[in-house]
Amino acid sequence: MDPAVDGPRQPPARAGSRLCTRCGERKAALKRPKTLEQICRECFYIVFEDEIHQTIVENNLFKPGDRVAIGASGGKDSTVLAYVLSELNHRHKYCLDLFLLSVDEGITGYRDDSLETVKRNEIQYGLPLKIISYKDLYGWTMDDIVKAIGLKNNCTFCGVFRRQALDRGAALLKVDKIVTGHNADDIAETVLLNILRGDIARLSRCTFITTGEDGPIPRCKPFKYTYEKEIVIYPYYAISHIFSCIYSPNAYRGFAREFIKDLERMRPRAILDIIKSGENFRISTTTRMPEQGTCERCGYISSQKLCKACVLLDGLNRGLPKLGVGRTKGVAGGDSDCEQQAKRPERSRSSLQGKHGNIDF
Ligand SMILES: Nc1ncnc2c1ncn2[C@@H]1O[C@H](COP(=O)(O)OP(=O)(O)OP(=O)(O)O)[C@@H](O)[C@H]1O
Repeated sequence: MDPAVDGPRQPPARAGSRLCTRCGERKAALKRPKTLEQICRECFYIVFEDEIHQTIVENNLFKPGDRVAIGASGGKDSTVLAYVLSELNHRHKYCLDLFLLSVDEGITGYRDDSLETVKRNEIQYGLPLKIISYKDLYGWTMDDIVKAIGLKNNCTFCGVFRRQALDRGAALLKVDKIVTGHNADDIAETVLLNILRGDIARLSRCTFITTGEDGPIPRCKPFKYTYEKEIVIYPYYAISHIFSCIYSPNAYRGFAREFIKDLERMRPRAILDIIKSGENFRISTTTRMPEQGTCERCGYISSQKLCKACVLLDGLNRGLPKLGVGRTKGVAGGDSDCEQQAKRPERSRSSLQGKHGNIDF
């Protein structure tokens, strides 16, 4: 990776002067967040990449010849994913055709900057890039939408539109799969949120490593078991700037995230435990689940006559932007508010802005 991108970052937590517990030869350079092992940098890279390779192999995420679009936001997760996946593809001969797929939501001062990172990655990693914009797809940028609806509910639009935009971009690229940079922390947060909301439909699928096999294009999460803290350490010398969306507020998801971070501090395994709990939930057979159909207007998957994106778009075009915002029972992608997207309020002021994110595939 190119060491000279974007500016300084915090160094990873230092280990003492002990030897690496893996190789027993080099000095330990860091304490691995997931296991608290004291290891050297070389062993950290090896174990980090090997675990992702194991996840890919054990879950049969790909087959030789697959065309795979990497959802590339320019943020740390998807940037590391693009790099690691292209490395593993060469090293282990997955025989994948990889592409970068970016959605330009039209957020001045955020996405325009992060897309510059993706454009650099296109060159650095030699992966073809496709950018698809809300403006072209829907006639609205997020800047326009925020002007119409304000900050409070804008994440609902962004999450619903992005999900569909990724599918549409993937269809243009004729790929077999989309991969995203959702990590173990994201998944644990989503398990908790779905419990807190009583959203059984989402709870039952939010821990799946591959989703949407009944939809247009399956999506998978190779970082399902990868800790965010390790994703941050991994490219220490390579990817330096973390982009934060200027529109996403400090909402409900942020509290789930803080809670998980507190648990992780006391017991690093907590993240994996929450994911495991989510995986082991069994939905009662008497619980009514939404039935999947297609939108009458655009043909996209929907459990209602019109998909959520069409309902939201209708509201915007009719000058009634609040139409369709809020929880609509059974509506596909019907997030009740910004929480599903607004993430990562940290304690420091600089990171109080959350980020986009919709893990509901
Ligand atoms: N604008 C976008 N274009 C393409 N893919 C996206 C976009 N936004 C998000 N994604 C995909 O969804 C994943 C989760 O997005 P989220 O907004 O939660 O950010 P994140 O967890 O901080 O990830 P990242 O650091 O990659 O932005 C990303 O890793 C990426 O794969």
